[in-house]
Amino acid sequence: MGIEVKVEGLTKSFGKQQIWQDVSLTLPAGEVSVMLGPSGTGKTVFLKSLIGLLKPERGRVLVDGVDMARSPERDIMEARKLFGLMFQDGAMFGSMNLFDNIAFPLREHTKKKESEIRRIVMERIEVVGLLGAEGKLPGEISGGMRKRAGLARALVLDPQIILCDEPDSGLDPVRTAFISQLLIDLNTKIDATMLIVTHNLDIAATVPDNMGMLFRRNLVTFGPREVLLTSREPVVAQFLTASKTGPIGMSEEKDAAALAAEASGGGGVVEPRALVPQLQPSPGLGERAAVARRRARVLGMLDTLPPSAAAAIRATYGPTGLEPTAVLPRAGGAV
Ligand SMILES: Nc1ncnc2c1ncn2[C@@H]1O[C@H](COP(=O)(O)OP(=O)(O)OP(=O)(O)O)[C@@H](O)[C@H]1O
Repeated sequence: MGIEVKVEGLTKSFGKQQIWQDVSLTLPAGEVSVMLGPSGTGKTVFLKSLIGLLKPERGRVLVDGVDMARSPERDIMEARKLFGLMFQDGAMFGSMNLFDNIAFPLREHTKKKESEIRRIVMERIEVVGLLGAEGKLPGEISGGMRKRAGLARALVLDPQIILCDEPDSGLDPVRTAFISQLLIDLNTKIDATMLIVTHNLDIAATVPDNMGMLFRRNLVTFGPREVLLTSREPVVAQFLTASKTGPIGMSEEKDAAALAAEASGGGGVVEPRALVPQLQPSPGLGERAAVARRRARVLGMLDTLPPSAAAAIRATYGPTGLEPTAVLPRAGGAV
C-alpha cells in the first residue's frame, strides 16, 4: 500500500513573490487526490516541494519519517525513491527510444542486470498499454502516448507515491477520459498514494477520492471530493463550473473594482455542478483497496464536514455505509 504524505504549514516564496502560505493537508495512504487551481497559483511548485526539489521557507513535508523540506539531503534522496513523477510533457529524452527512456531510472539508480531491467520495463509498458511502441522515439508518437510513456517511467522503481503534473495537458477530451481510466486502473493495481495536479474539470469530477484547491496564495480547502464538488464557495464553484462570474479573472485574480462592479450588476451566485459518481476500475480488476479505507475514513469524519458534503457522502455509501459505490460507464483502450 502507498504511504501517507503529511504537509504542515508549508510556505513558499521566490524572492518577494509569495506563492502560497501555511498549506496543511494529508494525502491519505493509497488514495487518489487532485490539486486544482487557476494557472500560476503554484501547483507545480507544490509538487516540487513535496519531493524536496524546492525548499519552502516554513513548514514540513513528512514522508516515512523524513521531512522533505529540512532533513539532511541524503535522507531526502533516499525518500525520493518512494516517489514516481509524471511530468506534463512526459519529459522524455528525444534521442532515446521509449524502452531506453523508461529503463533510464533503473539504469541510473539500481544495479539490476539488463535481463531484469527488460522484464520490469516491458511489464510497465504493458500496464500503460504501449506494447509494440517501445522501439519508437518520443518524436514519433502522439502526446497521449508520450504521457503514458512518462507514466511507465514513473512506475519502474515501484513507487509508493505517484505525482502527476497535468496528465491531461494537450490531450483532447477522449484521450483525457482514457488517461483518467488509466490512473484509476493504476491505483487499483498498485494501491499507491496518488496526487494529480490538473485544471481539467472532468478529471476533478470523476477521478479523485480527495480534492484541494490553491487560490490567492492559500489552500482554499482540501478534503473528500464531495466537499469541493458540492461547495458554494465562490472561487470553488466558479472554477468547477468554468464560469466567468466570480473571483477568478483573466489574470489570476480579478481586481477588487471589477469584482465590485460585477456584484452590483447582479452577477449572481454560481451553483455547483451536479455530482457524478467516481470512475470505477476497468472490468476484471476488482475494487480499489482504497475504497474500503476511504469509506471508513470519510464516514468517521461526517460531523466535521459541511452539510452538503456530508449529505453527498451519505448518498454515495447509503444509510448503512455499506452500499457499493455507484457505477459510471467505463473508458478503456489506447490513448
Ligand atoms: N524556480 C522558480 N523561480 C522563480 N519563480 C518560480 C519558479 N518556479 C515557479 N515560479 C513562479 O511560481 C508561480 C507558480 O508557478 P507554477 O508553475 O507552480 O504554477 P501552476 O499553478 O502550476 O500553473 P499552471 O497551472 O499554469 O501550470 C509562477 O508565478 C512562476 O513564475
